[in-house]
Amino acid sequence: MKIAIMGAMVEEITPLLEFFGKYETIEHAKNRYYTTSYKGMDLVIAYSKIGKVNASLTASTLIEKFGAQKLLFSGVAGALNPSLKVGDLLVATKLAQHDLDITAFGHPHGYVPEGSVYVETDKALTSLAKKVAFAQKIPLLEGIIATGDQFICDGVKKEWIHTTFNADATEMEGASVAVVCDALNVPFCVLRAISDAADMDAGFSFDEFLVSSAKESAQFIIAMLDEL
Ligand SMILES: CCCCCCN(CO)Cc1c[nH]c2c(N)ncnc12
Repeated sequence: MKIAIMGAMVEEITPLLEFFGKYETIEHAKNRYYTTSYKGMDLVIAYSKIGKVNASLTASTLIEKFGAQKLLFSGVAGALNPSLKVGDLLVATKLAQHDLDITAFGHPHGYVPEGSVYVETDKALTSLAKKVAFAQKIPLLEGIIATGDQFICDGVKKEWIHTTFNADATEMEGASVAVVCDALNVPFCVLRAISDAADMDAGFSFDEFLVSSAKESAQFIIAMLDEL
């Protein structure tokens, strides 16, 4: 079984590379892909760089070039749901693109013809995440993620995304990974640890908690591998 583990920023996969210790590095399309094996599974690890376009390229490459049969995304996100605090873990049930907008033609936000507002994650992977959380007594929220090519750091935009998509968290890659995995028929999950509240203090909070929240998400992904 070949499993891809993807992040957007180097901080999101560094904890993984440190854990696995030894790996091959393959340069491709202005990026680096790290391959290793773990408990009989082949792993390919990469961070895409920030944003939906970078994430789409990396997710496609992980599947089409490296043959990933499942894709696990690990990273950090901004909280939209007021009950989510810094350090909390969220596993996505479905994801939407909050900045995809052809509402001028009467379509809902996040929708384009022949598409859908939401893409659902793999139910088996999501329930595995819940099982691991239960076993480790870690609170894990199942929720909706709204993805867009903006770092959200003001209350008005935060509330608009929260309300428009009923979203619990926001980030900049998940929904594009979802579209790619869905189109290529690869089961995927998106796990995010909260780094900020997507409000006026989000930049400072993100800077302070990126590393610790990224580590938390990565450690949880490793715990999932043990149960895969
Ligand atoms: C150099 C700074 C790069 C920020 C990248 C943020 N990632 C994008 O996936 C996650 C994220 C954490 N908090 C967020 C927020 N409030 N809005 C959007 N995205 C996020």
